[in-house]
Amino acid sequence: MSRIETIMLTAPVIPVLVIEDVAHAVPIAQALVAGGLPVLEVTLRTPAALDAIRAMKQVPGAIVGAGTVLNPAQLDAALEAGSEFIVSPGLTETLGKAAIAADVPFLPGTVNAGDIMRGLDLGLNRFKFFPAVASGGIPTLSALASVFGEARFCPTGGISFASAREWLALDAVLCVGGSWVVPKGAPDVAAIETAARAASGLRA
Ligand SMILES: O=C(O)C(=O)C[C@H](O)[C@H](O)COP(=O)(O)O
Repeated sequence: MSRIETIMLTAPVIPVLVIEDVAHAVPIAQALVAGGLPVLEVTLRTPAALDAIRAMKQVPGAIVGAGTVLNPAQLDAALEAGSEFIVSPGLTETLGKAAIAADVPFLPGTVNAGDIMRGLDLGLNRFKFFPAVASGGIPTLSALASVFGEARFCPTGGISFASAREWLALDAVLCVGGSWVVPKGAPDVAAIETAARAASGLRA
């Protein structure tokens, strides 16, 4: 099993995190790990993101990756901060080659057959499907999966606790991503742990 597949199968949900204040990083990571969601995607969309990755890596059990990685410069910054995996919203050949050269588990975004074919050409077959709901949802992913039998996906974008189970029931889906587990703002750690515990039971 590839390292990215191992990460995708660690928990049914990868929480997509937008950390505004690095002081929130450790309490959020601790609450998610305690609730059974140890795989954490910290989006590089805030100035605090790289320091948040560094801080969260100190939390026992946390597997911390960077999301919204758009280019090799951001890849380098994410790796320098200690990211254990990399997620991108789309797949460029430039970023794909850089991630492969860095030998880091990589989950690039795809949304259509051309994206997936570009990934397969690079030797990749584990993908994010983004934006999942806006791109046609389960019917679209099912149609793509029927053509690309070796590809497996982490649908992300528009997925909720209520809809996650339906996605996870697809053979081509190893996990889903979503921001619902951790609302923006100052963390309510008890609520995050409760939401994580519910999400961690979704694959059953
Ligand atoms: O930044 C990225 O790379 C993304 O993944 C975009 C969104 O943050 C996720 O798609 C989460 O979407 P929601 O769960 O619908 O909020």
